[in-house]
Amino acid sequence: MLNSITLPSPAKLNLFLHVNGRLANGYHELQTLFQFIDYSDEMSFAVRDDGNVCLNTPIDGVANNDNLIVKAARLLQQKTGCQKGIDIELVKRLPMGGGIGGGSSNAATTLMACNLLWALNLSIEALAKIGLELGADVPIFIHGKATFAEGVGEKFTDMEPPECTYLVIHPGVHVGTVDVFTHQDLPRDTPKLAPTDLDMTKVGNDCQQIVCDTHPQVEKALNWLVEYAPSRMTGTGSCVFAAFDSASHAHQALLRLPSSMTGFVCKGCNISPLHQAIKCIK
Ligand SMILES: C[C@](O)(CO)[C@H](O)COP(=O)(O)OP(=O)(O)OC[C@H]1O[C@@H](n2ccc(N)nc2=O)[C@H](O)[C@@H]1O
Ligand SMILES: Nc1ncnc2c1ncn2[C@@H]1O[C@H](COP(=O)(O)OP(=O)(O)OP(=O)(O)O)[C@@H](O)[C@H]1O
Repeated sequence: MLNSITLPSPAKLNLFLHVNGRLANGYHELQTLFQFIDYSDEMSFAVRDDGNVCLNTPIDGVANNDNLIVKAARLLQQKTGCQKGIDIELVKRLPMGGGIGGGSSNAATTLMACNLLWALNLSIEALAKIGLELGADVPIFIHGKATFAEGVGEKFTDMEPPECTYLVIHPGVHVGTVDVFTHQDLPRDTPKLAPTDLDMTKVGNDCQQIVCDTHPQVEKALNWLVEYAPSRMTGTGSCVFAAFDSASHAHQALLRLPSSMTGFVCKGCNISPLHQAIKCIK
């Protein structure tokens, strides 16, 4: 019986992001193409018999009770009546508030790990449904395949975009997702596409302009990156990315990055590194 496990908690990119409308509950209908990247937090889990959920590596500025990791484990206990607990250690590498989904990914990795260690045998679909209660981006990390997502981000049509080498830049600012979605100037009427009609040369990120207007550092990062390759923001920012023809060209560009920004080179993955790791265990 498996008692402990260490797993990656990868980031995602929104290769495009359209806002199609606003629902009565204030959430937005979106269309987006999600791809995972091989740049991850690392999470270790060990079963406890006393029922407690213990995150032993707190994140500065995030109370453990508000941490999506603790919330995910407790929600799973509540949904299943499971009496077991869990010790969790987190090595944080993903920039927070960067639009690469770190918190959502941590929640998804926690749900997947506890499902295994507590021998709950919930399906991916059941875990994704529980995950949606924690955030719109959690289901995709449980789904684990690059996908064209619709609805609030939970209806999936899987796709296989090229697994490019990306340079991802964090412009050094945090962008609040709520601030973007409540901004009066956010365009909310992009016509819906059929997934089969997706043409990557004709799509963009509907949140990008208002984030550039409110956070000039994001615009600066986009303008720096576009000297090398077409650049785009992921999610509601603040990270921006561009595809490079080789890892060495991406690393050469990274060496010239202005000191106000940080960045990393990674590769797109159409199967999440989390799912690749779990497959190796099973
Ligand atoms: C923009 C994306 O990153 C694209 O991948 C996600 O849709 C955001 O997902 P997330 O961070 O998991 O978002 P949540 O934690 O569920 O929601 C944060 C806030 O964003 C807004 N929100 C989020 C998702 C959505 N489809 N419509 C929204 O209007 C809501 O104001 C919500 O209160
Ligand atoms: N485990 C966690 N990791 C990171 N942030 C967390 C976590 N738990 C709660 N949070 C809160 O969530 C906020 C957003 O963090 P996150 O890194 O998920 O942003 P993001 O990449 O912009 O997310 P998204 O793309 O889903 O909007 C943080 O500022 C923090 O307050």
